[in-house]
Amino acid sequence: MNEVSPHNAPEKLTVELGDRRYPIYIGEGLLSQAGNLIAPYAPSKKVAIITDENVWALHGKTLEAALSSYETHVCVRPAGEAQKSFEGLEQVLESLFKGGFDRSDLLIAFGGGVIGDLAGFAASMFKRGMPFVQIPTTLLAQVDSSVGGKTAINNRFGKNLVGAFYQPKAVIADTDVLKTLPQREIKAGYAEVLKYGLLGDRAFFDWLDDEGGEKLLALDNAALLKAIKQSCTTKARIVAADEHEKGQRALLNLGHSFAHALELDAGYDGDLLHGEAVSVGMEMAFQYSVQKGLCDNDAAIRVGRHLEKLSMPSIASEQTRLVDPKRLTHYMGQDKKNESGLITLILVKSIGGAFVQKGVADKDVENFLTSLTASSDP
Ligand SMILES: NC(=O)c1ccc[n+]([C@@H]2O[C@H](COP(=O)([O-])OP(=O)(O)OC[C@H]3O[C@@H](n4cnc5c(N)ncnc54)[C@H](O)[C@@H]3O)[C@@H](O)[C@H]2O)c1
Ligand SMILES: O=C(O)C(=O)C[C@@H](O)[C@H](O)[C@H](O)COP(=O)(O)O
Ligand SMILES: [Zn+2]
Repeated sequence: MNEVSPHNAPEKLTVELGDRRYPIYIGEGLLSQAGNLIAPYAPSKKVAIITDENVWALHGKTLEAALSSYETHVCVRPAGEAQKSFEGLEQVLESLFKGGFDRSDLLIAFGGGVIGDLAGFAASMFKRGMPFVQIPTTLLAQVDSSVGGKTAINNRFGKNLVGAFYQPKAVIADTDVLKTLPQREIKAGYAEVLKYGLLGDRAFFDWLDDEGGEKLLALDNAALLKAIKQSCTTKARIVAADEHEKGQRALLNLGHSFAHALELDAGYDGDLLHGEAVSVGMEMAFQYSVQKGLCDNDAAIRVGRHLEKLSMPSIASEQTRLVDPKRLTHYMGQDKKNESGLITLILVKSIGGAFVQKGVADKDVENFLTSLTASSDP
């Protein structure tokens, strides 16, 4: 049995959800301690690991060794957003039936946000629900998707439109596994880190803009730990206060109404990653707020400069995706936050000052998107 060694003791945060409260463990070398960390949630000692081909090839052996005292069944899916589909879901459920699982067994989602959302959704519906643990392996998943219990697949109407709120029993974030991430994926994850600064934490943004952003993109250990802890602390607080997004949880959607429309438009084939779309979407939220007189232009300029300095996707770099404002606006009409046929947007008063704006007319959004296109220049 692997012991949790004292010099390697993980940081522990808690998502305070009463009798469904759960820990988030963050630290180096945690994958090899997974056997001990999941033990309270796997009394039957039978575990289903849902993962993707890249993660399994790079880190599967470490997890298998850590779980040597368990009976493990592995379901390896192709990598990529296309797995968040009815077909991907059916394949995961099939693997659970074939493995003879029941509700006393544990499912482990071992991968990025795609695997977390897909496997979490499968766990929520398998025999009406089996327990699951998140072992996130991307920066995006460690700072955001593994926490909070949003699980979903996409369909032709849009992102995450079929899903459930279903909380994991624990989250185990091993920062060592991030060392194998391609730079493009690190940047995609960085967008969600930046989101926490922009939505409610000016000091965190200042740190990111000053030195934290560059250090994170270089996977500096101390910066990584700080950013994951800070992001998860904010997310855990918001989720504990508003698990089902009746109010303040919607702030975690900053930039996402625009982002999800861009993703649907691009197709879920890897052309535009979720985090890349969020990067552009957050800049749009700032610019929209400026156009409506809600936010000072200096704030939007500062956000734009930050994205440019780190070579992050931006309105300027993604101009070719903005050529059809009417279609993008139509896609935004399906967003889950909308009410009574009107769009809900997360807007900003300042850096760190996001708020929920309901009742936005389609035409306002379309006019705004039109104003961003190169063809609207005088
Ligand atoms: N549920 C939520 O709250 C929430 C929050 C944010 C995003 N999301 C969802 O998360 C998804 C995006 O997640 P993602 O960015 O992690 O993408 P992903 O899961 O597709 O992973 C990105 C890529 O990195 C590879 N990979 C994963 N871990 C690796 C590692 N350690 N080393 C090398 N390669 C590795 C994967 O195989 C994949 O090719 C989107 O579907 C988005 O909608 C959900
Ligand atoms: O956890 C949340 O709440 C979020 O909004 C986090 C987002 O980063 C994430 O992309 C989420 O999946 C989007 O939620 P959705 O409800 O707009 O599908
Ligand atoms: Zn997101």
